[in-house]
Amino acid sequence: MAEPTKKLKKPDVKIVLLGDMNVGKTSLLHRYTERKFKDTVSTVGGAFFLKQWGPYNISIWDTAGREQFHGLGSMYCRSAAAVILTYDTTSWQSYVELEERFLSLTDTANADCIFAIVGNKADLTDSHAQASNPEGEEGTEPARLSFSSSSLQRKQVNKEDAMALYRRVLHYKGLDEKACLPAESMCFETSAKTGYNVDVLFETIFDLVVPSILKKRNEGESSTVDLEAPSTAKRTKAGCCA
Ligand SMILES: Nc1nc2c(ncn2[C@@H]2O[C@H](COP(=O)(O)OP(=O)(O)OP(=O)(O)O)[C@@H](O)[C@H]2O)c(=O)[nH]1
Ligand SMILES: [Mg+2]
Repeated sequence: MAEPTKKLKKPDVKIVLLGDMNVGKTSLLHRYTERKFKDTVSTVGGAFFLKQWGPYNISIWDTAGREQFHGLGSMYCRSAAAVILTYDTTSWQSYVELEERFLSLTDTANADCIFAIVGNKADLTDSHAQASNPEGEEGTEPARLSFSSSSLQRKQVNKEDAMALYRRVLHYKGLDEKACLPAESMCFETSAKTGYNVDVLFETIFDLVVPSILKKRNEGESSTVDLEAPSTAKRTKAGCCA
């Protein structure tokens, strides 16, 4: 006999990748979801990936960095629980653009939206990132990466710059730095090419948005219709008033 149809899973929460064209947003998402670095074409509009994280469904939105799609950005950010502001560590301009062009798009995000600042392409500037070999990767063992120090490029944006931007983002949002997640833990340098720090980035954010999901559920705003959701959800973090 046929099993009862399981209803479609609905995202519990939304995470958005923002940043200039060519910084590697799509590549980061590919690396995380497909464990690969593969050719990309510049994103048109936006696309999302649904990630199951424990009993929760998280949508990760990849947006287009190209100026012509700029108008769509605030739509993608609507009700976002986390925004990943991405720059290219070899491009100062991509860092500047985050504040000049992308930050205002986050006005439509949740009031308690979490921000991460991500400097991608660390493999181009950092020998450690070049040699990184994420677990379970096929075809990316260090021997095949065959980089030499001569392939390193000048790093244009340092972690300190990223941390300074993080503080300015909090200021822009009218948030008290002391009450927010610290800059050191919310600024990441990554390489979609080698996988360096990519899992850490996404999974840190997944853990951080769980309270936002639980809060939403407690407020009864929306509940998923996922028939598979186990009853052992991490409710301990919710501080719910059972
Ligand atoms: N060396 C290196 N190259 C990267 C890395 N990430 C992305 N790239 C390259 O950078 C280029 C742009 O990558 P995408 O992922 O398409 O960039 P994007 O931010 O999605 O760009 P838009 O969709 O136009 O906004 C591609 O040629 C990638 O192969 C990385 O970590 N290291
Ligand atoms: Mg893209």
